[in-house]
Amino acid sequence: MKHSAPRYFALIPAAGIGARMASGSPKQYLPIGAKPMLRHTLDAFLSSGLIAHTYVVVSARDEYIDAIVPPGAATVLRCGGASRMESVRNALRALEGELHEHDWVLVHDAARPGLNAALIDKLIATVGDDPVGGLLALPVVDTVKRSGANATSVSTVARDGLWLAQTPQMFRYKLLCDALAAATDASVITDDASAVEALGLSPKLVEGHPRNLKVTLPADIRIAEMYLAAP
Ligand SMILES: Nc1ccn([C@@H]2O[C@H](COP(=O)(O)OP(=O)(O)OP(=O)(O)O)[C@@H](O)[C@H]2O)c(=O)n1
Ligand SMILES: C[C@](O)(CO)[C@H](O)COP(=O)(O)O
Repeated sequence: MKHSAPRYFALIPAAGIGARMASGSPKQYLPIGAKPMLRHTLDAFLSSGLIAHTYVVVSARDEYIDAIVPPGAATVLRCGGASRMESVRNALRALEGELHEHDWVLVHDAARPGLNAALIDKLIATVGDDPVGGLLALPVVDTVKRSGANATSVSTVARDGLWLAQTPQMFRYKLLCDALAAATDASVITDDASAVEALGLSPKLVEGHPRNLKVTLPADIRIAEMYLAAP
């Protein structure tokens, strides 16, 4: 049976409040160099020749997004939820009928503006037609401690086989819908891959890059600026 060419769609959860950033506006709209953080993230997908279309999930009351997304560059879904998991799940439901079950969905944090077309293309090429999917991640290079009371180190966690998950995390539309539909606890399902793992499946780990850090704390802004200033 002739298989049609795979289609790849980006889904950017951008409905958070950035509490840990403690800034006056949601962190995804803070400037990183000359552009707002979310615009850097969006531009990464627009610069990849492999992405058919990009969707951005924001809260229903978002008052910033319309000034960020150029007309026609992406589709804004005003269905953000109380957690990242719910925002992604709401968006997937909103796309029912628009995406086919075998379409690939690359879910990527708005808060990771250092993504570039090379990393997107590497993830897509490495995952290929894997029956599950995959995600960018970084192998742990530091010694990992388990803390006890009063910020003391009570043990060292063996780091071999430990990776720090990044995004995009890419799965076929139906699998991702089914995984998130089965997910119950947003405090446990903090990324899309964990919902897929809960089905007993093992997504591919594809080495990402430190430039693809999640901008979470105030000090992360400068780091992101340094990566985004370099060609
Ligand atoms: N209800 C939520 C919470 C988070 N996100 C998005 O998920 C990504 C990763 O989440 P995180 O870095 O935790 O962002 P915030 O939740 O905004 O940060 P904080 O936890 O500090 O409030 C971000 O792009 C964020 O906008 C979302 O779409 N909907
Ligand atoms: C999805 C993620 O970026 C993978 O590391 C991470 O789980 C997001 O966590 P957050 O607490 O929503 O920032």
